[in-house]
Amino acid sequence: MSPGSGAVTLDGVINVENLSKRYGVHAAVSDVSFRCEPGTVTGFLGPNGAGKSTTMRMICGLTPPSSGTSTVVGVPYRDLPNPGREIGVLLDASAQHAGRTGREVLGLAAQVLGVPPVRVQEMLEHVGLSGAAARRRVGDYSLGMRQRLGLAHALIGDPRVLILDEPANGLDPEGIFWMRGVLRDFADRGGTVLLSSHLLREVEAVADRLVVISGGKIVADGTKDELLSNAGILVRATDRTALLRALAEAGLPSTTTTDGAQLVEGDAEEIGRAALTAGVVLTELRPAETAGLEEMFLSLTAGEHGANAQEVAA
Ligand SMILES: Nc1ncnc2c1ncn2[C@@H]1O[C@H](COP(=O)(O)OP(=O)(O)OP(=O)(O)O)[C@@H](O)[C@H]1O
Repeated sequence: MSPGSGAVTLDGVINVENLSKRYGVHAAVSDVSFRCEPGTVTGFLGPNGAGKSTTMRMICGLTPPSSGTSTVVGVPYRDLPNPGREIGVLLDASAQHAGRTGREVLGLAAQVLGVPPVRVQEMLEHVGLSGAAARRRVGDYSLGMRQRLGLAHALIGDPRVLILDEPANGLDPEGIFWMRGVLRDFADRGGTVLLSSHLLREVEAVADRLVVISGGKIVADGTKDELLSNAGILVRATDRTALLRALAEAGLPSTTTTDGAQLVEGDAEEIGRAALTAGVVLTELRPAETAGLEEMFLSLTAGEHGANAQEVAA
């Protein structure tokens, strides 16, 4: 039974162990390990070229790894007799046959997977493509409509696990909000979701757990709360120069955020005392939260992908 059937199962784990992929001398993915549990949404975050798609393609048996293993629902993807009934995959929304209508694409998938034809109309309605949209050729769809169709295609087999590569690409803000709701609901009914994005804001509202990849390597992995607890304290003062001096004198390391606040390693009381001692007037003193996550991603994904890393937090 799957989330779509209303019952909760606990065996929909995605397990990735030491996956690596080399293209010639180029290491696209290096020693990547993580685990996704039923009932959770895992956001797989990283700038363009970080290795997200390659990792997901390896999990789905489309790219052979140079080393390492991955299993979904306990077995390698390629060993599943009818994978679409266990795992819904959306890796490339443009991969659907451009000459077929949305309804035909789903009709064919229903036949291949052996699910009742009634699922086609259900899925079209679920993703907002019923009516005239279902009769249009996929070649005439916008990218957002293709993503919706791709999600319907991933869901039609009533799977326990969803693996989605950049599913929000091409969706408008309302579409992104809608997709979050679909994924949250899927996970809340016991499903496992792994979705990638290069934009923190796209996934942070829906993900329970974040796995951050940069330059082919995992640079952070934890729940949002775990990652936030390392995110520091955000501080502003009327006199920034005096604040910097006070922090330095108190031995509290800090960095300047993109909007001019100081992100400080230390607790709020220590920082408040340092400011009081130096006679600095604070205008803000709070856990960094989202701002801290953004700064953390920027610093974690900087370096060889520095230019692209800016996009992660955009
Ligand atoms: N078939 C291939 N042959 C050679 N290099 C490849 C191949 N596929 C991917 N790469 C390289 O591997 C690295 C990781 O690419 P990948 O597509 O996995 O990144 P990504 O995080 O999904 O980024 P994007 O969001 O831009 O797709 C990149 O440097 C890319 O150029």
